[in-house]
Amino acid sequence: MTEAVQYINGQWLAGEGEAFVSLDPAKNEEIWRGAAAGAEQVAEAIAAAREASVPWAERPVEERLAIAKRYAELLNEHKDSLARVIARETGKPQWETLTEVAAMVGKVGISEKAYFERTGTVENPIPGARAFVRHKPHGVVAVFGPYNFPGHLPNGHIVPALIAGNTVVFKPSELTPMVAQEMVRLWAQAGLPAGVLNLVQGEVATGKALAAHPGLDGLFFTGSSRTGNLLHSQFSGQPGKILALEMGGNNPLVVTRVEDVDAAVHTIVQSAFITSGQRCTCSRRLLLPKGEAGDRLLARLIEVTRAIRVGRYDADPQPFMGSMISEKAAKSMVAAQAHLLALGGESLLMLKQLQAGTGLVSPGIIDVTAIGELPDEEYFGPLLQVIRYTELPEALAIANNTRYGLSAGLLSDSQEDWDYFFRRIRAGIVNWNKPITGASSAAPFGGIGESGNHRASAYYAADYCAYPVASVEDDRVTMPASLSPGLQF
Ligand SMILES: NC(=O)C1=CN([C@@H]2O[C@H](COP(=O)(O)OP(=O)(O)OC[C@H]3O[C@@H](n4cnc5c(N)ncnc54)[C@H](O)[C@@H]3O)[C@@H](O)[C@H]2O)C=CC1
Ligand SMILES: O=C(O)CCC(=O)N[C@@H](CCC(=O)O)C(=O)O
Repeated sequence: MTEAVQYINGQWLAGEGEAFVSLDPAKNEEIWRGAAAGAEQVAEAIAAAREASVPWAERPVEERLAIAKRYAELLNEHKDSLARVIARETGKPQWETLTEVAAMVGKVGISEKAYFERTGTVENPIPGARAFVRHKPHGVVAVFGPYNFPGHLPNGHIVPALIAGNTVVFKPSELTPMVAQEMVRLWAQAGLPAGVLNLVQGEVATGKALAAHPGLDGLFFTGSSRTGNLLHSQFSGQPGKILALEMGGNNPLVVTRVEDVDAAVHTIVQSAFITSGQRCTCSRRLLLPKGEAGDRLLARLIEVTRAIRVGRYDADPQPFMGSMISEKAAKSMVAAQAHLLALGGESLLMLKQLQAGTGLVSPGIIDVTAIGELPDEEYFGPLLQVIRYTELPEALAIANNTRYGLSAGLLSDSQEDWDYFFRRIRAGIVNWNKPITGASSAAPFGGIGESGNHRASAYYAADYCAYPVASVEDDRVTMPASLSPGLQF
């Protein structure tokens, strides 16, 4: 195994750990093969990041920004090829992966603005001195990425971390190593000095070696609540290290009174089935009023969902839903549906694996109103659970009955309902008559409960990439106008 898939101290190196492969989940083909970074290589990456840390932090921010902007230009120049790599490795349709690359490009300008606005320098005049608030980078940080946005989401940590002057060791999802490699190649091409960004590829063992290394000053994670919780336990008792966790959700979408049924159905479909349901913001639970209006909307939702085109990422015409990340993920959704049916759910549209060996599945809708103890689980795929309710307060109680709190939405023509909903709902992203997916990078992005640890990302990522330093300064040391009692000069 000689493939140079690790990037440590400016060198592409072969891994020294276990071999692993990446599959095209829509075609069931191996598209990448490499060996994981061993624990020693992880340590070398951290040592390289440490070595590069002070020179990088001491460069003027304008120089760091110039490299980030060159990286954004390169992303733009390579947008078609990068979008194709993301599509091949994740199964997401190409129309969608092009939007992922566009978000990666946009991240640089947004992070520049956030850096100066949220962590810039402020001078406050005070009598006989000057008071400053400035910000400094933490040092060496690890970035962990998920598979569903293998470019955009780690990029959302890496870009602000580097602009703020941190150095980074990046551990991508083992399901998307090729995307990570392409990203890091573009950073290197943009002129990033050796050691500033290091890539350690591998499965869980590599992640564990990185997260457990005492040389880290911080860890920025986007992924499942299960892993995030493990990291949280692992970091307990280490208050000096910054930990930013972006995790899953069991996101509710509540419908009250809507005139335009098709518009509501479109918003539900965009919320529940985009990216084959593999967004942390996707709606998992749809709360519909009992009665004729709810029945009508549900019937139309089933009709439209049944007609959703599912297919390969490169199909022409393009599908709305591509493959899930793997056959394993597809089968886990079939199993989740079977579990909910066994608990008393009623299938309204069966989620089905469409082709053996692939992650291609059709979207499913299941009425779970009759289930007494509905599992509070994030089923990370295109399965929408419908719950019928009578009054809005009941819907709010159901919506908030989750350990998570990432995104939530209301579809309603009533301002009064929205005011009530906004006051009561507990989530970090709360939308009205808009999809609950597709959050803006120009806003904070994070959730409460088990969805995060109050370190919102996107626009607020600047906050966890630097710490504030308060200073009171004068050019010379001088005697005060009056002395404290008991002092004599
Ligand atoms: N809140 C947010 O911003 C987002 C959250 N997600 C969540 O991510 C999940 C899907 O992504 P996955 O890749 O399956 O997440 P995951 O938690 O399985 O993996 C994320 C990363 O952690 C690493 N890892 C796994 N176990 C580890 C361990 N014990 N120690 C150290 N590292 C470990 C993986 O190798 C990978 O690099 C969903 O639950 C989704 O809701 C996804 C996107 C956005
Ligand atoms: O991080 C940002 O720049 C904004 C957050 C974002 O892009 N969210 C996306 C994807 C998150 C996910 O569900 O995996 C979204 O809200 O659709």
